[in-house]
Amino acid sequence: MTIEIDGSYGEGGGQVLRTSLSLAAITGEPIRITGIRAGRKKPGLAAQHLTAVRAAATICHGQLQGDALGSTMLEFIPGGAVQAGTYSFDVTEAQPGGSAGAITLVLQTILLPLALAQGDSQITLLGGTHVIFSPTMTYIEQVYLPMLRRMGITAQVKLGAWGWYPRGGGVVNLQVKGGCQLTGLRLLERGELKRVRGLAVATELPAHIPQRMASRAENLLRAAGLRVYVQALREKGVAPGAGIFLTAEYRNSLTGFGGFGRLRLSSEKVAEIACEQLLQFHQTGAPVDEHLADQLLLPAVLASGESQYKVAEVSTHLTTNAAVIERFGLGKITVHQEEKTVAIIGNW
Ligand SMILES: Nc1ncnc2c1ncn2[C@@H]1O[C@H](COP(=O)(O)OP(=O)(O)OP(=O)(O)O)[C@@H](O)[C@H]1O
Repeated sequence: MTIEIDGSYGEGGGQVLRTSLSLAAITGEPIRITGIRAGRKKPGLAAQHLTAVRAAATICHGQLQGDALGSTMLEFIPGGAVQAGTYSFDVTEAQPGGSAGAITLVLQTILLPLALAQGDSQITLLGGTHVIFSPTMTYIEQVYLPMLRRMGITAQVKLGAWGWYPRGGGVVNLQVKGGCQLTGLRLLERGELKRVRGLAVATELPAHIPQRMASRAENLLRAAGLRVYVQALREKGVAPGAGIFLTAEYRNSLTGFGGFGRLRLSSEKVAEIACEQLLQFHQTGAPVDEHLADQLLLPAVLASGESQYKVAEVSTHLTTNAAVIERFGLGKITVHQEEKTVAIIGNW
């Protein structure tokens, strides 16, 4: 029986779609989503979403209806078990002329289906690698994948080229080990901060930009008593772009924040934006940042054993994702708003 998903629910953003795609591919259940991204200024499928749709269908030989840019309705009938293999997905195929659609979000859509499939996979992803309002590839590499490794997922990413808004042009190679056995995660205490490591990067821009971002971030974080080292990097790229990406390593957990360069924003200000977010998180004492909080739900519900974690903030992304996952009847997710904890018991 087709599972009906209301894309306008809660956040009403792309995540409702991506979570539904992953779970349909994993369970083999057909889905029908209406009101896709109804909560956004420009509703319907954008390049990143359409690429995720096609990627999910490709790995399980699924059938699609409504897979077009701007579409607010999608039907997806998985064609059988997910097939490990060699794949390539490019957001510019969804949007001719180029797009900085976040390939990290395409990656998150297919990662679990491929990790649970039999056999290993190699995937090339082309598009935006460091795009605001989505996990950056640095976050995927230094935060998301290491946290998932603790739950039994083995995957690596290699950044081949940086892809910024608006041109994209980034390249990432992803390797996923199949046949994983997922185990639950218990993360209520983060432990002391070991260090903050950062990457200040610019493509096709002068070397003083990453250097200024790096030294501003180091000064600010050291003044706050944190142990920090930021590497300044100048890289080649298809277009100019700059940003700083900070990863905080606590004894029991990881988190990451970024700042993006843009015209008329000083390098120092970009660094300050990233540092402010990190210091704000540091003060909460929580082990799991607001973003990882919603991203951990999917592996947790598919794991054997209970998961429980404490989050810095209960976002609507978290509660929306919990509701979407529960539509598939895969387990029970309880979000305690006051204690800021999440408990997940899967039955898959
Ligand atoms: N700075 C960040 N670091 C890590 N993850 C992030 C960050 N910003 C956003 N995310 C994650 O990116 C995802 C964004 O989901 P969202 O539903 O907003 O969809 P979208 O497809 O990006 O686009 P739209 O919001 O336009 O529909 C969420 O999982 C969120 O936690």
